[in-house]
Amino acid sequence: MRKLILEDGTVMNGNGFGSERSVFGEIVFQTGMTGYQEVMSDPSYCGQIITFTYPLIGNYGINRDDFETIFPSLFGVVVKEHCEFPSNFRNEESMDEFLKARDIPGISGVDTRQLTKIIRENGTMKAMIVDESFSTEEAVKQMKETDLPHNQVETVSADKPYVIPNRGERITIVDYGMKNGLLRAFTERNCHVTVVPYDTSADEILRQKPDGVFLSNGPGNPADIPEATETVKQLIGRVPIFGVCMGHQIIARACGATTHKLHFGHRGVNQPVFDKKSKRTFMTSQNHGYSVDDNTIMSTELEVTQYSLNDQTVEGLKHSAYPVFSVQYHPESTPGPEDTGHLFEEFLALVRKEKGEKTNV
Ligand SMILES: NC(=O)CC[C@H](N)C(=O)O
Repeated sequence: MRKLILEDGTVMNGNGFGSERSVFGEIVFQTGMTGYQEVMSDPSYCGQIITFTYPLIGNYGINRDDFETIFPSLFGVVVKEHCEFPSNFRNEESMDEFLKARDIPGISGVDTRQLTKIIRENGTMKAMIVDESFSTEEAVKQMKETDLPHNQVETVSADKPYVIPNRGERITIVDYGMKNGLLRAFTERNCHVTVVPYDTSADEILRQKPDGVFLSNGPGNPADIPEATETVKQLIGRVPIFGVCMGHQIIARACGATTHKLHFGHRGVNQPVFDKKSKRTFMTSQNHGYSVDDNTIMSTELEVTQYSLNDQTVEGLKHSAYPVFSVQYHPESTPGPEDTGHLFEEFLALVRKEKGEKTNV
C-alpha cells in the first residue's frame, strides 16, 4: 500500500505501481479519455504528478510510436485503475512495465474524482507519493519547506543543436522541452529543421539564416527563463515567428505583457477555444499552468486573436506590425483533435510570403 499526500494535509491511500520510489512534485489533473502515452511523455509535465480523471487508464497499452519524448520527465501518476492486461495490435507493454522501466512511481485505487474536486477548489499544489508507513505530518512539513523545481526547461531542452535536413523552408525550432509531435508537424511538411537549445542567442539563431523561427512548448514558469524572452525580443521584426504554449507565453513577455499562474490550469484534449476573426470554435489539446495576462496586452503591439470558452483566458496572439503569432494550445494535436493543424500551413505561408518579399527587393 502507498499513499498520496497533498500539501493541504489530504491523504489518499492506494496501491503502488510503476517505480517504488517516493516522489515530490506538483499535482495537476488531466481530463483526456485517451492519449495517456503522449501525456506521460510530454516534457511539459516535467516536475508534475498527473492525476488522470478518466477512471481506466492503460487499456490499449504503450506502443513504440506515440512517444512525445523517449525519456519521460513527469514525476508521478495517479489513477483510479490502471489496466494490467492491455489489448491492442500496437501494444508493447503495460503502463506498469513502462513506469517501472522509467523509474516513475504511480498510485492506483485513488478516488480521482474527489481528488480533482480538491485540486479545483484549492488549486494545484505540492504532493508526495510515499509508502504507507511514511508520516503524514513529516511529509506535509517537508513539502511546506521545499520549493518545487525551477529548472525544468534546462532539464528537458536539447543540450546541443541538431539538424533534420530537407529541401523545404528552413525552420529553426527553439527547444524549451519540445514534443516529438511538433517536430513531426514540420518534417512532414518537408521543412529543413534546425533545433537549438532554449538559451541560444538571437545572433546565433539568425546566423543559421532561418526562413522562420518556431518557439516550442516547455515545462514550468516562463518567468524562470528570462534569457529566452530576451532572445525573442531581438528576433521579433527580423524573422517570422510562431510560438505554441511556452513559446506563446515567451512571445507575450517579449512584447511587454505579463503571465500569471492559473488556479488549476488547462490539461485535456477537448478545451474549446474561440477564434475572434472567423467566429469559430476549435477543440484543442492543452497542457498549461500559466496564462498570459489579458489586461497587459493593451499596452503592447499584440492583439488577442483567440480566447478560452471555459475561462476566457488568452489562447491566441498576433503582432500588429510583424509576422509573429502564437497559440496557447497544441496544434500538432498529439494527443487530441486535429482542428488547428492548419496553423502550421498558415505559418509556412507567412514564411513564404516574407521570403518572396525579401527576394523581390
Ligand atoms: N505545454 C506548455 O508549453 C506549457 C507552458 C508552461 N509550462 C505552462 O505550464 O503554462
